[in-house]
Amino acid sequence: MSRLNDLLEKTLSEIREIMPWNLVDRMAENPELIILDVREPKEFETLHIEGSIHVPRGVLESACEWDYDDTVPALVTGRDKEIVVVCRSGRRSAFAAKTMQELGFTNVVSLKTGLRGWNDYEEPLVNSAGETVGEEFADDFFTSKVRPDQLKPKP
Ligand SMILES: O=S(=O)([O-])[S-]
Repeated sequence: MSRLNDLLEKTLSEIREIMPWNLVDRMAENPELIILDVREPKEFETLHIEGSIHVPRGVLESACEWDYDDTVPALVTGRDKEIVVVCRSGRRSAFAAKTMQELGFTNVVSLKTGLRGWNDYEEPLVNSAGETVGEEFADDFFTSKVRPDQLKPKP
């Protein structure tokens, strides 16, 4: 049986990742670049990279095909476009990039360290009103809030 970390390790061996500073370069070099944010709606509303497309991980597969309520034309027609998938820390985006590869996307990568690393690298994030979000606010937002009952019980 695979656990999350096993699955993640296997997935990471099958996809490509880029670092936040590489994404800065790619944004400057490729105006066609698609940044795809696969976090949950509340997370995206709170902060995201300006200009990124939002498709929650849960509807990613149907967003990539015609004829669904979740269809995102830019994705369906973007199978050969450069796509950088982002999430909070780089796990969900890795799984999403792997799925997209299997769906025929030829140039998809995952942002290693996620938006958390992007913020640590002092790159800008905006909220759903388009206002810049403070670095400290973002830092706090990205901090894990695991409750005691979610921690692995001690033997
Ligand atoms: O978005 S995540 O990498 O924290 S699961």
